[in-house]
Amino acid sequence: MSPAEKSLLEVDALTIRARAADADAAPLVNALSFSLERGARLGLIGESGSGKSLTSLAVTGLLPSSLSAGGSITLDGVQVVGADDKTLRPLRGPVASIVFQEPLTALDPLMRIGKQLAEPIRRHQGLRGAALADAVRASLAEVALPDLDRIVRAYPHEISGGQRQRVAIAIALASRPALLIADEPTTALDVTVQAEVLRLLDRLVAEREMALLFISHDLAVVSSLVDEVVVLSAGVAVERGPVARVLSAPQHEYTARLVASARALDDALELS
Ligand SMILES: Nc1ncnc2c1ncn2[C@@H]1O[C@H](COP(=O)(O)OP(=O)(O)OP(=O)(O)O)[C@@H](O)[C@H]1O
Repeated sequence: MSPAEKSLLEVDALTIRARAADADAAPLVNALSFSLERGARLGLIGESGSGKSLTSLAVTGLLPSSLSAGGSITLDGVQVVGADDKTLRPLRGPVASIVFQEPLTALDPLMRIGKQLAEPIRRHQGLRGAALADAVRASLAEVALPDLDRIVRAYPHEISGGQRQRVAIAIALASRPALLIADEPTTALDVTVQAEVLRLLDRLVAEREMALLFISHDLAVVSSLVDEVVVLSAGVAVERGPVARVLSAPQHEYTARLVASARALDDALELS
């Protein structure tokens, strides 16, 4: 099969261990397999510590050196597990981009927003001068940021958390990725801002026909954005399937608990 016919992302028996751990300790991620076609949307859900973030880091070859990965991950047909930086660099950005939970991790506190966005646009789209300045403003407008004159000149601490996450999304999209990995992208935001950022992500993913790997502990959030889910518990995929089926008729006791606690939270919010 040629790379063009392969899945965009293919994770096969991914196992992640701490290098310093005892040989008999359970892996942090254990024999995880899933795949994502171009334009498809998959949610990876589970409680804190279930291995979601490690999986998203492994997909882009960003695992810390204290951890080791086994199994196979291919992105656009290229093997990521064990790959060197030279192999990974062309994949990061044009093939897969990540939006993290905390936008400040993606932003340089000492650089104006316009300049931070100009850098990836110049690198990936080859624009210069006035065309680059126009593209910076267009990409800020695309993530629905108001008052562009101010935002372009602002430093990250001079804009709100929701605005910072919109800028981080614009930076992630500057390379025109085929796959967007969103790792708890709204968890650090308050509830009304969360809903706006989720709607924005939903629109952008649809307009650009991107694939989406959406990572969250929050079932309500996941269900509004993805078609299929994989449920992770202690590093093991315990359930997978169409999101509506998993929510309405969970097969595994862990999934049932996640669904029940999401419902209890919903009820509590309605009463408050
Ligand atoms: N560098 C590391 N060395 C050793 N163990 C680690 C390291 N990073 C993460 N872990 C452990 O791996 C497990 C999975 O972590 P991971 O960050 O993937 O969880 P998560 O599901 O994303 O949770 P959260 O939503 O809280 O981020 C956790 O038990 C965590 O303590």
